[in-house]
Amino acid sequence: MTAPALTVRGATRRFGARLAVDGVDLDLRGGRITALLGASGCGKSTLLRMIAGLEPMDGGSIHAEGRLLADAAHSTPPEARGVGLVFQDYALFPHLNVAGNVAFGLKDRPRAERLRVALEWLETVHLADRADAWPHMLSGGEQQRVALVRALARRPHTVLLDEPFSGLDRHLKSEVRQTLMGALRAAGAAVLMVTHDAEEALLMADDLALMDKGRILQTGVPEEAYLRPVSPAAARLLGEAELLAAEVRAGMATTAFGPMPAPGAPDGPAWVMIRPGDAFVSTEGAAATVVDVAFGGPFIEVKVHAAGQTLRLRTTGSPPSIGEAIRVALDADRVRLYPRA
Ligand SMILES: Nc1ncnc2c1ncn2[C@@H]1O[C@H](COP(=O)(O)OP(=O)(O)OP(=O)(O)O)[C@@H](O)[C@H]1O
Repeated sequence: MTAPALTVRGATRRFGARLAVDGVDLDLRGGRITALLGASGCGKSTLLRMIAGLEPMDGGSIHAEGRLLADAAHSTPPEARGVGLVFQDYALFPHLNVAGNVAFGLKDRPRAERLRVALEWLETVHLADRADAWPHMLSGGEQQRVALVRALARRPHTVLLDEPFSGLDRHLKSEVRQTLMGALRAAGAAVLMVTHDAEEALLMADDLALMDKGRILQTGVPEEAYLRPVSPAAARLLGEAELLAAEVRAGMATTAFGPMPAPGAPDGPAWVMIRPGDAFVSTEGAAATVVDVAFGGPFIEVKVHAAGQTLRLRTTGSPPSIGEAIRVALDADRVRLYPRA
């Protein structure tokens, strides 16, 4: 793998007694999109702002391309970091037209060249024909695309995106996402995208960093993080996850919904983490009672009860009735086991 374009080591930021960012390590690589995923208030924006140079560091360091950008004693000004930042609200200059916005960061070049380069960048996001428009004449998705190429035109080694799609409706989101990803990959910069949307992170990212209470819980490719979360907290960040109490003995975990293999797990209390698709109705399964049924569009969500525990599972076809006795099995290849204190 290529050397990181930007490295964060031990990044720490305190607000009074509160540790908003608590010893974070992160590597960002050129041409790869890293999604920083975490719940509201976990410290994502503060970390992003530290990398951008908008927030001081209380501890740790940030290096890019072999040079120190910041530590507790030193801070390179934001404009000298080679880091581009795209805000949630696009923040286009209202007094400049679209081409002027993109050309803004190219001040060191002759005027004609600035315009030519701006048009080339606008082409990459299919907006060259709107070069003369004013920002207020554009849709949210178009403004977001202009904001991105304005950042990319300066050829940053790293681009930071703060919730880039949160202002867009669902239909626009996937369209803008495709265009933006194409432009980002073509630019070859390292990208860090902050989001609290698990689906967006899974769909867009080459690498994921899961953040909780100021710390990075796990980094890795999306599939690995989704299928093998390091903890229940990491599992929950990536989608619905239920915990069932279990007892492990001699490599078998016993749950209210039947036994499952637990090779190598120590004897004692454990949690079994189950995603909605990992439990299913099966004639071979454990006896359970249906306590709730909900229509979910492509699936039916069924809540079942057994030995004092409840579990949600998904099924298709005709829905069972409340009170009905059914049998439920767990997909042993997909469920995960964690120690229970
Ligand atoms: N300038 C500040 N002064 C005091 N506390 C702050 C400041 N900025 C952030 N915090 C606190 O630090 C913590 C982390 O905030 P941050 O904005 O980084 O979280 P976040 O994960 O980006 O949340 P969101 O997704 O809601 O934007 C929060 O508890 C927040 O209240």
